Amino acid sequence: MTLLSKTGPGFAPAKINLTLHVTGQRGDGFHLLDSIVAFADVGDRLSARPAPVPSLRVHGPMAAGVPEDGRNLVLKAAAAMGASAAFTLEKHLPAAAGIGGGSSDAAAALRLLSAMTGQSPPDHPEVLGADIPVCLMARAARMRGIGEVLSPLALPPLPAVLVNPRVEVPTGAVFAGLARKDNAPMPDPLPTFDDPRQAIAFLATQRNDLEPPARQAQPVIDEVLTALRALPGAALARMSGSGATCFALFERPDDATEAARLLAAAHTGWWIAPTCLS
Ligand SMILES: C[C@](O)(CO)[C@H](O)COP(=O)(O)OP(=O)(O)OC[C@H]1O[C@@H](n2ccc(N)nc2=O)[C@H](O)[C@@H]1O
Ligand SMILES: Nc1ncnc2c1ncn2[C@@H]1O[C@H](COP(=O)(O)OP(=O)(O)OP(=O)(O)O)[C@@H](O)[C@H]1O
Repeated sequence: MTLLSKTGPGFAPAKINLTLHVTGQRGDGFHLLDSIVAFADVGDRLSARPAPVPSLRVHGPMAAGVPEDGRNLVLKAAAAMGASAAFTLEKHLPAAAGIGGGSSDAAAALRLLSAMTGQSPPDHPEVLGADIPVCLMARAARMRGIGEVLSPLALPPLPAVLVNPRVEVPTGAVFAGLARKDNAPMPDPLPTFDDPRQAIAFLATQRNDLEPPARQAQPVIDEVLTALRALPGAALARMSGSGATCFALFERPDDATEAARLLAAAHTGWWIAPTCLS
């Protein structure tokens, strides 16, 4: 299990798609989305110090396989700002996991460089990655367009357990496996939620359209969803983003903590994090 406190511009929280409706496709192949996005209190930590040449060192429990060269979104973000720094990334989130690990790291790099240089972040961060605009905002939002159209959303804090079965799922391949690309959007405006129970009741009527193609590519996602749904107090279980990370929502934080403990004892190979989404 992993637990971090949520503070500072270098904190790169996990992004969770509580809903993810695919409503169309642009001429360039990118898909139009309608998604409720929330952020966890688990995440990576990025630090930066001024340096004449950009560099990156990656360490931490999920560092294995994460590139330290120009392929890393942190260095791509620095190049997009035309700024330089020596970065250190403490990696806690699994990669290619549907929780925007790389995107959240890139957003943290933009925030840190902005504070360091006084420059604003780029006007179109979605060019670097569709999840980067919402990760730059790092608070609950309704996300539309390909990820660049954002409206802040008031969500009650939602106790949750995140689970990744440690299989990587490439985002592009999951979009390519969609049977339909013109699915219904969410209602507009969205309802307001006074407490977790109301929010969960609404979310249960919505969808993640990427779940069927991701489950087909990685059947272990079915196993994760079944295990989450069997946990005491779990009110809703669903996949985030293009997978394979899934989440269960609870009405009480203590239930999420206990559920994570039970699950970690039964599935030692899975990445499991109790958290609160907001
Ligand atoms: C699935 C989500 O995580 C939901 O929040 C995002 O839409 C994906 O965001 P991301 O990982 O930052 O995605 P990008 O790195 O920009 O794109 C990876 C690939 O996913 C596909 N892609 C991504 C976003 C989008 N709106 N439509 C797409 O079709 C494209 O094939 C693209 O080549
Ligand atoms: N800072 C980074 N952390 C992890 N992976 C990175 C990073 N920068 C680049 N990558 C590369 O990006 C790939 C996708 O990782 P990432 O964690 O961004 O995906 P994801 O969680 O599925 O994102 P999303 O939820 O936006 O679809 C990895 O396989 C890795 O090679």
